[in-house]
Amino acid sequence: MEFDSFVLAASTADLDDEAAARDDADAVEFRMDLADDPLAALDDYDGTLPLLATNRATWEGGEADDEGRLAVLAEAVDHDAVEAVDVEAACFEGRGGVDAAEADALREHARESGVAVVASVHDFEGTARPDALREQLSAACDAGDVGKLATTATDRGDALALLQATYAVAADGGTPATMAMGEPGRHTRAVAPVYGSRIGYAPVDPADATAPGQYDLGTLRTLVDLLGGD
Ligand SMILES: O=C1C[C@@](O)(C(=O)O)C[C@@H](O)[C@@H]1O
Repeated sequence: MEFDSFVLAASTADLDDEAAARDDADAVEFRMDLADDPLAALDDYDGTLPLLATNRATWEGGEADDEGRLAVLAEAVDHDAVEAVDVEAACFEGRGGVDAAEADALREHARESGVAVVASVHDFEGTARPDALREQLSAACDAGDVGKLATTATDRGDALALLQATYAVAADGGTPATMAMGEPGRHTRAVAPVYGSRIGYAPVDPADATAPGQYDLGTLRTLVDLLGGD
Protein backbone atom coordinates (compact mmCIF):
# COMPACT_ATOMS: atom_id res chain seq x y z
CA MET A 1 0.00 0.00 0.00
CA GLU A 2 1.39 3.39 -0.93
CA PHE A 3 0.92 6.31 1.42
CA ASP A 4 2.06 9.08 -0.86
CA SER A 5 -1.53 10.24 -0.89
CA PHE A 6 -4.36 9.94 1.63
CA VAL A 7 -5.81 6.46 2.24
CA LEU A 8 -9.31 6.17 3.67
CA ALA A 9 -9.67 2.85 5.48
CA ALA A 10 -13.03 1.30 6.28
CA SER A 11 -12.46 -0.12 9.72
CA THR A 12 -14.20 -3.40 10.44
CA ALA A 13 -14.07 -6.80 12.13
CA ASP A 14 -16.10 -8.30 9.28
CA LEU A 15 -14.51 -8.56 5.86
CA ASP A 16 -17.98 -8.99 4.33
CA ASP A 17 -18.25 -5.22 4.82
CA GLU A 18 -15.83 -4.73 1.93
CA ALA A 19 -18.58 -4.75 -0.68
CA ALA A 20 -20.41 -1.89 1.05
CA ALA A 21 -17.14 0.00 1.59
CA ARG A 22 -15.82 -0.32 -1.97
CA ASP A 23 -17.32 2.88 -3.36
CA ASP A 24 -15.96 5.17 -0.64
CA ALA A 25 -12.89 3.49 0.83
CA ASP A 26 -9.36 3.05 -0.51
CA ALA A 27 -8.63 0.13 1.82
CA VAL A 28 -10.14 -1.96 4.59
CA GLU A 29 -8.64 -1.95 8.07
CA PHE A 30 -9.29 -5.49 9.28
CA ARG A 31 -9.57 -5.40 13.07
CA MET A 32 -8.42 -8.97 13.61
CA ASP A 33 -8.64 -8.55 17.38
CA LEU A 34 -12.41 -7.99 17.11
CA ALA A 35 -13.05 -10.89 14.67
CA ASP A 36 -13.96 -14.48 15.63
CA ASP A 37 -11.58 -16.40 13.36
CA PRO A 38 -9.50 -13.74 11.64
CA LEU A 39 -7.04 -15.97 9.78
CA ALA A 40 -9.89 -18.03 8.30
CA ALA A 41 -11.61 -14.78 7.27
CA LEU A 42 -8.41 -13.73 5.49
CA ASP A 43 -8.26 -17.08 3.68
CA ASP A 44 -11.83 -16.53 2.47
CA TYR A 45 -11.39 -12.88 1.49
CA ASP A 46 -12.15 -12.21 -2.16
CA GLY A 47 -12.79 -8.47 -2.12
CA THR A 48 -10.96 -5.95 -4.26
CA LEU A 49 -9.87 -3.42 -1.63
CA PRO A 50 -6.41 -3.96 -0.14
CA LEU A 51 -6.23 -4.76 3.56
CA LEU A 52 -4.49 -3.11 6.48
CA ALA A 53 -4.24 -5.80 9.16
CA THR A 54 -4.56 -4.68 12.78
CA ASN A 55 -4.47 -6.97 15.82
CA ARG A 56 -4.78 -4.38 18.53
CA ALA A 57 -3.34 -5.11 21.97
CA THR A 58 -5.55 -4.70 25.04
CA TRP A 59 -3.04 -2.19 26.41
CA GLU A 60 -3.78 0.10 23.45
CA GLY A 61 -7.54 -0.25 23.43
CA GLY A 62 -7.96 -3.52 21.53
CA GLU A 63 -9.03 -7.05 22.42
CA ALA A 64 -6.19 -9.31 21.27
CA ASP A 65 -4.52 -11.59 23.84
CA ASP A 66 -0.82 -10.89 24.09
CA GLU A 67 -0.03 -14.57 23.54
CA GLY A 68 0.62 -15.13 19.84
CA ARG A 69 -0.60 -11.68 18.85
CA LEU A 70 2.35 -10.73 16.66
CA ALA A 71 2.57 -14.26 15.23
CA VAL A 72 -0.99 -13.85 13.92
CA LEU A 73 0.05 -10.59 12.26
CA ALA A 74 3.07 -12.33 10.73
CA GLU A 75 0.70 -14.89 9.19
CA ALA A 76 -1.56 -12.12 7.94
CA VAL A 77 1.39 -10.56 6.10
CA ASP A 78 1.57 -13.68 3.91
CA HIS A 79 -1.91 -13.07 2.48
CA ASP A 80 -1.82 -11.38 -0.92
CA ALA A 81 -4.61 -8.94 -0.06
CA VAL A 82 -2.75 -7.66 3.02
CA GLU A 83 -0.74 -4.65 1.90
CA ALA A 84 -0.13 -3.01 5.26
CA VAL A 85 0.16 -4.13 8.85
CA ASP A 86 -0.35 -2.11 12.03
CA VAL A 87 2.13 -2.67 14.85
CA GLU A 88 2.03 -0.61 18.04
CA ALA A 89 5.19 1.52 18.13
CA ALA A 90 5.70 0.46 21.77
CA CYS A 91 6.42 -3.09 20.55
CA PHE A 92 9.66 -1.99 18.92
CA GLU A 93 10.84 -0.68 22.28
CA GLY A 94 9.92 -3.87 24.09
CA ARG A 95 7.09 -2.20 25.99
CA GLY A 96 3.70 -3.79 26.74
CA GLY A 97 5.40 -7.08 27.56
CA VAL A 98 6.41 -7.50 23.91
CA ASP A 99 9.73 -8.98 22.85
CA ALA A 100 11.29 -6.19 20.77
CA ALA A 101 13.18 -8.77 18.69
CA GLU A 102 9.86 -10.39 17.68
CA ALA A 103 8.49 -6.99 16.67
CA ASP A 104 11.64 -6.29 14.64
CA ALA A 105 11.32 -9.66 12.92
CA LEU A 106 7.70 -8.91 12.06
CA ARG A 107 8.69 -5.54 10.60
CA GLU A 108 11.44 -7.21 8.57
CA HIS A 109 9.06 -9.92 7.36
CA ALA A 110 6.55 -7.27 6.28
CA ARG A 111 9.15 -5.27 4.40
CA GLU A 112 10.52 -8.32 2.61
CA SER A 113 6.97 -9.10 1.56
CA GLY A 114 6.32 -5.59 0.25
CA VAL A 115 3.86 -4.91 3.07
CA ALA A 116 3.92 -1.44 4.63
CA VAL A 117 4.23 -1.07 8.41
CA VAL A 118 2.01 1.40 10.25
CA ALA A 119 3.64 2.04 13.66
CA SER A 120 0.85 3.21 15.91
CA VAL A 121 0.44 5.05 19.20
CA HIS A 122 -2.90 5.47 21.00
CA ASP A 123 -3.47 7.75 23.93
CA PHE A 124 -6.88 7.18 25.47
CA GLU A 125 -6.13 9.49 28.38
CA GLY A 126 -5.40 12.75 26.62
CA THR A 127 -3.06 14.62 24.31
CA ALA A 128 0.56 15.21 25.27
CA ARG A 129 2.11 18.69 25.39
CA PRO A 130 3.20 19.98 21.95
CA ASP A 131 6.89 19.04 22.19
CA ALA A 132 6.18 15.55 23.48
CA LEU A 133 3.43 15.12 20.91
CA ARG A 134 5.77 15.90 18.08
CA GLU A 135 8.37 13.52 19.50
CA GLN A 136 5.79 10.71 19.79
CA LEU A 137 4.74 11.23 16.19
CA SER A 138 8.20 11.47 14.68
CA ALA A 139 9.37 8.41 16.65
CA ALA A 140 6.38 6.48 15.25
CA CYS A 141 7.29 7.68 11.73
CA ASP A 142 10.84 6.43 12.28
CA ALA A 143 9.58 3.04 13.46
CA GLY A 144 7.23 2.41 10.53
CA ASP A 145 6.56 3.45 6.96
CA VAL A 146 3.69 5.44 8.45
CA GLY A 147 3.62 6.78 12.02
CA LYS A 148 0.11 6.84 13.44
CA LEU A 149 -0.89 8.82 16.48
CA ALA A 150 -4.43 8.76 17.87
CA THR A 151 -4.86 10.89 20.97
CA THR A 152 -7.87 11.91 23.03
CA ALA A 153 -8.82 15.56 22.73
CA THR A 154 -10.46 17.11 25.76
CA ASP A 155 -10.66 20.54 24.13
CA ARG A 156 -9.96 22.29 20.83
CA GLY A 157 -6.45 23.15 21.98
CA ASP A 158 -5.60 19.43 22.00
CA ALA A 159 -6.99 19.08 18.49
CA LEU A 160 -4.98 22.05 17.27
CA ALA A 161 -1.78 20.72 18.89
CA LEU A 162 -2.23 17.41 17.06
CA LEU A 163 -2.77 19.19 13.74
CA GLN A 164 0.34 21.26 14.35
CA ALA A 165 2.44 18.18 15.12
CA THR A 166 1.07 16.54 11.97
CA TYR A 167 2.03 19.52 9.83
CA ALA A 168 5.51 19.77 11.36
CA VAL A 169 6.32 16.06 11.04
CA ALA A 170 5.04 15.91 7.45
CA ALA A 171 7.10 19.01 6.58
CA ASP A 172 10.12 17.18 8.01
CA GLY A 173 9.62 14.35 5.53
CA GLY A 174 7.70 11.95 7.79
CA THR A 175 4.52 10.11 6.82
CA PRO A 176 2.09 10.73 9.69
CA ALA A 177 -1.46 9.51 10.22
CA THR A 178 -3.28 11.35 12.97
CA MET A 179 -6.69 11.70 14.52
CA ALA A 180 -7.96 13.09 17.81
CA MET A 181 -10.54 10.83 19.42
CA GLY A 182 -13.59 12.24 21.18
CA GLU A 183 -16.01 15.00 20.31
CA PRO A 184 -13.63 18.01 20.63
CA GLY A 185 -11.27 16.33 18.19
CA ARG A 186 -13.79 14.90 15.77
CA HIS A 187 -13.15 17.46 13.03
CA THR A 188 -9.46 16.47 12.96
CA ARG A 189 -10.52 13.29 11.16
CA ALA A 190 -11.54 15.46 8.21
CA VAL A 191 -8.98 18.24 8.62
CA ALA A 192 -5.75 16.36 9.46
CA PRO A 193 -5.32 15.17 5.83
CA VAL A 194 -5.01 18.85 4.83
CA TYR A 195 -1.99 19.02 7.17
CA GLY A 196 -0.37 15.85 5.88
CA SER A 197 -2.14 12.94 7.60
CA ARG A 198 -2.16 9.95 5.27
CA ILE A 199 -4.71 7.56 6.81
CA GLY A 200 -8.28 8.05 8.01
CA TYR A 201 -10.47 5.40 9.62
CA ALA A 202 -14.23 5.11 9.51
CA PRO A 203 -16.81 2.38 10.04
CA VAL A 204 -19.22 1.55 7.22
CA ASP A 205 -22.02 1.64 9.77
CA PRO A 206 -21.64 4.22 12.58
CA ALA A 207 -22.98 1.64 15.03
CA ASP A 208 -19.74 -0.31 14.47
CA ALA A 209 -17.32 2.53 15.24
CA THR A 210 -13.88 1.29 16.33
CA ALA A 211 -12.94 4.52 18.13
CA PRO A 212 -14.71 7.48 19.75
CA GLY A 213 -15.72 10.33 17.41
CA GLN A 214 -15.45 8.49 14.10
CA TYR A 215 -17.60 9.70 11.20
CA ASP A 216 -19.26 7.06 9.07
CA LEU A 217 -17.36 6.18 5.92
CA GLY A 218 -19.50 8.07 3.41
CA THR A 219 -19.38 11.23 5.52
CA LEU A 220 -15.61 11.13 5.98
CA ARG A 221 -15.07 10.50 2.26
CA THR A 222 -17.20 13.54 1.43
CA LEU A 223 -15.52 15.78 4.01
CA VAL A 224 -11.97 14.81 3.02
CA ASP A 225 -12.71 15.24 -0.67
CA LEU A 226 -14.38 18.61 -0.10
CA LEU A 227 -11.46 19.89 1.97
CA GLY A 228 -9.02 18.59 -0.60
CA GLY A 229 -6.48 16.97 1.73
CA ASP A 230 -3.11 15.93 0.23
O1 LIG B 1 -5.66 3.13 15.34
C1 LIG B 1 -6.69 3.27 14.75
C2 LIG B 1 -7.33 4.56 14.65
C3 LIG B 1 -8.61 4.49 15.38
O2 LIG B 1 -8.33 4.34 16.74
C4 LIG B 1 -9.38 5.82 15.21
O3 LIG B 1 -9.33 6.64 16.13
O4 LIG B 1 -10.01 6.00 14.16
C5 LIG B 1 -9.46 3.35 14.83
C6 LIG B 1 -8.75 2.03 14.91
O5 LIG B 1 -9.53 1.02 14.28
C7 LIG B 1 -7.44 2.13 14.23
O6 LIG B 1 -6.72 0.93 14.43
